[in-house]
Amino acid sequence: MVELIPAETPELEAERAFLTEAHAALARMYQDVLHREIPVIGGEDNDERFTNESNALAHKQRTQALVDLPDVPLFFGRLDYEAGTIEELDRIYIGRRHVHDGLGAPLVIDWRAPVSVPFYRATRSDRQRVLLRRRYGFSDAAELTGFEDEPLIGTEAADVADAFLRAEIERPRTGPMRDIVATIQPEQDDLVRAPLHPSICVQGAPGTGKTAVGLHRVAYLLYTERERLSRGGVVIVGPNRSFLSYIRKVLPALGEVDVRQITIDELITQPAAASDEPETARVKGDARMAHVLRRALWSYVGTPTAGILYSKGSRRYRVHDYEVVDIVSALRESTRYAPGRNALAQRIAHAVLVLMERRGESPDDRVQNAVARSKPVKELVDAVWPRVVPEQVLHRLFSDADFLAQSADDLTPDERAAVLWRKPSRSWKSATWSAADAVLLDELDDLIERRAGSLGHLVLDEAQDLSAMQLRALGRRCRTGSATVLGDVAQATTPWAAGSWDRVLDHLEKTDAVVAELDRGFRVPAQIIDFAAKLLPEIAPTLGVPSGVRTVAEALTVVQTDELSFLDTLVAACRAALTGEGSVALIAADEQVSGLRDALAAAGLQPALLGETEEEMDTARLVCVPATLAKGLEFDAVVVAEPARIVSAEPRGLHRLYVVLTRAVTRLHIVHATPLPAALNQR
Ligand SMILES: Nc1ncnc2c1ncn2[C@@H]1O[C@H](COP(=O)(O)OP(=O)(O)OP(=O)(O)O)[C@@H](O)[C@H]1O
Repeated sequence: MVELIPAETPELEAERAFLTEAHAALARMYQDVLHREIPVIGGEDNDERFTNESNALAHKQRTQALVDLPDVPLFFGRLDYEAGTIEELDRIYIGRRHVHDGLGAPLVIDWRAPVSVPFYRATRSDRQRVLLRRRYGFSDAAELTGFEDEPLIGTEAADVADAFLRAEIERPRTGPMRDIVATIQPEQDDLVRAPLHPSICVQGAPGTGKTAVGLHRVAYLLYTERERLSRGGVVIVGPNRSFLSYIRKVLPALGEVDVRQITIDELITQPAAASDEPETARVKGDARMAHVLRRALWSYVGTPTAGILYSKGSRRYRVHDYEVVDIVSALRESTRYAPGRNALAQRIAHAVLVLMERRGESPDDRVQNAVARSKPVKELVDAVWPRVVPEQVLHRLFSDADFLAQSADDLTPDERAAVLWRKPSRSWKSATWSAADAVLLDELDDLIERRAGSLGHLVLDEAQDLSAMQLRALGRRCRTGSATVLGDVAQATTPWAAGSWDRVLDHLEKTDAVVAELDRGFRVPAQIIDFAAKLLPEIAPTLGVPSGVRTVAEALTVVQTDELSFLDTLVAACRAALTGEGSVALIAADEQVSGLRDALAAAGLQPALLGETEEEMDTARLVCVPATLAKGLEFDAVVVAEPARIVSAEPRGLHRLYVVLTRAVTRLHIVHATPLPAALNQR
């Protein structure tokens, strides 16, 4: 731990007094906003109602953002600048939000403001006019307990930054993820403060801070681009509810209370009723399905074999079949499906109008609309270009082998067999859809009618797991917005994973994205990273080996036991882990985990099972985690049961094991009766 200036020096007292003053000022700001009248404009038309609602919402958000959270310190650092660097301020306190004294003078400056940047960037060789950097220590109840100074001039070099970072990482975990705003590292800061456009994509080994970077970047972008982003909004997409629950408090602690955090299934689909075999889901998620769907949909458009005869009074106007053929083929090239139907009716009507004009009539637009809506035109359009809904097309594709074969010539026969339903429902109306189907329906929906993609910014965490079709669906939702794509290809556990960042960005239609790499592992001690990295030659041979920034004494223990004493050894490992501070997880193959939870409970350990409710990680000290839910989470100590069973449970089991082995902040204890996977035995 860093040795902070001990309590009760006059200087610490002065800092405490300043903190009290800042709290009082924030309380005044809150009261001011709370009691500020919200302007209401009279009238009940849509515009007026919309303006009133927006004003009320903005007021609510502003008030919420000023709530003084009891466990979040108001500032965490201080910069002493050379005199005259910033107008009338030689010293600034840096915190999670701006606090002023009511008369215009800042007391605490938001970490996102440009003047705060040197807190993260200034070094002795590039001081940026900073004389001294001060970092504060707080108790869990946000009481100021001490501070540490880092002078940037003079001969006395104090390398306190690393010690401070280490102390922050090793502060025992209780409850959900916390922010890292006091210790963001320069390579992370680069990404956090990268402009809104172009998109960025971060490949990073476990525990390099990708999730933290993504969340802080959202807070930063909302600070610098609030107006632009307020229109389309910001969405964070995470792999599952447990993960989202784990990260849910970071943005509110940074003063941002209005960001949607959601799983991909919630964003794109309704809850899925059916499930797919891994191979079926892989094929359904493959990029080639986009082509299959396009062909299937457009095969509904037929070749006209007859023209129309339009009658008005005693007159007849004939549009020949070959003219309709030309119109249809021109439209096929240039529109989406649904507007194409309307355009076909209008173009045929236009051809009738031309005939009318040739006969000396002078029809106007109303006549054209009437012709487009007339019975012969409607009948022809319905026959040649029928109305379809996504479910109808997909139902036919998965239940009619000939139709599938016609549409899917670039899938292999085995792949086609994998997606064909064995027992199709009678009609598309009674079909039950899987999560992968829902993504295909989404694509079809967009092929039929362009869907607006208005999101301002999209953060995709664990993006290595998304299928091509999911990425396309996400990309559509932020066609003009930008994205922060975060992930680690070595942690790709889904059979449908897109494979490389180039491909991910291509499917997302963000090929302009800047790809960056984070390789300093903050979470996992070096000994554990080195052990887990033995899997890399098999699971991600092109990736470099990450480096851990810390070593921790006795970080890794591997115990082999026999079947008989397996449970006792496991219970003993959990019991030992619980003697340390902070959170403890037992991670095991999904099928094994609830049995192990019962064994731990029988031994009196009071474990919770992750996934039963959303808040196990907030309250229980010992959580049993199914291997498939471990992604993105971390615990002070982790006990892993039977790695070989985790590997054999799924096609990409080695990738899953890599995820599981990299969850511990201080200690990893492996207990196994079955031999370890061969790769882990390599020297
Ligand atoms: N600059 C930092 N200061 C303090 N703690 C940090 C810093 N960077 C990362 N950490 C800590 O390291 C841990 C890992 O961070 P995070 O979960 O963001 O990593 P990740 O790259 O998303 O990992 P994974 O790929 O395993 O999901 C977190 O506890 C985070 O708070």
